[in-house]
Amino acid sequence: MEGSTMSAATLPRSTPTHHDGTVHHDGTVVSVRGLTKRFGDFTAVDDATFDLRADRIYGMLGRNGAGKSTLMQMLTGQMFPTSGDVEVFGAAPAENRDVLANVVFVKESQSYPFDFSVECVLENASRFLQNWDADYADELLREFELPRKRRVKKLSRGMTSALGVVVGLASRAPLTVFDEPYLGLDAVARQRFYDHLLADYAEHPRTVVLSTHLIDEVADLIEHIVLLDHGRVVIDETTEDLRRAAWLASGPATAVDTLAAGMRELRRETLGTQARVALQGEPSDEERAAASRAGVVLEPLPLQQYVIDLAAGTHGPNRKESR
Ligand SMILES: Nc1ncnc2c1ncn2[C@@H]1O[C@H](COP(=O)(O)OP(=O)(O)OP(=O)(O)O)[C@@H](O)[C@H]1O
Repeated sequence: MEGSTMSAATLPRSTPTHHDGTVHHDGTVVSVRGLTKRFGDFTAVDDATFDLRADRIYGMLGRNGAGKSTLMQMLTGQMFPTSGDVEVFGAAPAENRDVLANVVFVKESQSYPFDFSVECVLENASRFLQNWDADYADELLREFELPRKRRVKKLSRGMTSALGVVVGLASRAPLTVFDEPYLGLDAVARQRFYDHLLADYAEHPRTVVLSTHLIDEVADLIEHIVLLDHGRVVIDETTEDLRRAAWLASGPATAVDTLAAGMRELRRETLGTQARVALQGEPSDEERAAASRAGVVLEPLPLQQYVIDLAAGTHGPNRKESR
């Protein structure tokens, strides 16, 4: 499975999941309306409104301090909003056992009771999470080379991250939220996590939210992006649409300028008569053809760069409005 080229976009889509027991929904798993969280006079999440649909992998992206963790804590019932509404499977998640039995939230700084062994952590999780798969948890322990009997306090940082990943995956929770739990993992273990996530998601579709700074690393995994900037939702779009929304144009500056005239310029580098410009917007076929004849090379802006340029553009000097 390692090195798999499968991506979320190619996976089969199930119909909205109807789980046994209490959780039923019409395809909208999370509904957030005007959600706001203030700490004193500081607004960490500012009037957020969006939906998360069943059986999709979402990327929750944003710079440090953008409000991702705060938002995810409200989604998973760990924090009360100051104002606005959040519904998970049609109900407020906080202190709602039925909802929370179908939600797993794994974070980077996850702390487990120090005296618990690895297997004790898994046993505990299995008691709270309705769809827990013990066989899959065992398989994942072997895969991530986690010693069952070792106490949590004796685990390395990477092993602690791996334990979070095992809990998150084996829970098969209809709403699975990972708040950068894989930061402690090395590149090989991260790839293992991505591969497992995709393979298991194909067999057991669920709604997954991944928060990460490693955007290009997960770009093929995530189907939809919610981008936060200073607590506000600035992008809520499918990855496919986003890929068509931003371009890097390189070539003779005058020809690049002609193409850029109708688009929003995010960033510019010039060298003599040559320019390389990051642009937001969708050029028409005629504009593309004319640019190409004039020697302009047009390529999609990598997602990570787009997000960086957008965040800089929201607050930086180089802002130009357009279509
Ligand atoms: N309990 C709190 N009291 C006061 N301020 C807080 C509290 N929790 C979060 N904040 C502030 O809210 C803002 C958003 O924090 P949050 O942890 O949600 O950001 P983030 O996007 O997850 O950041 P990172 O990627 O660095 O983890 C930050 O400015 C943070 O300092």
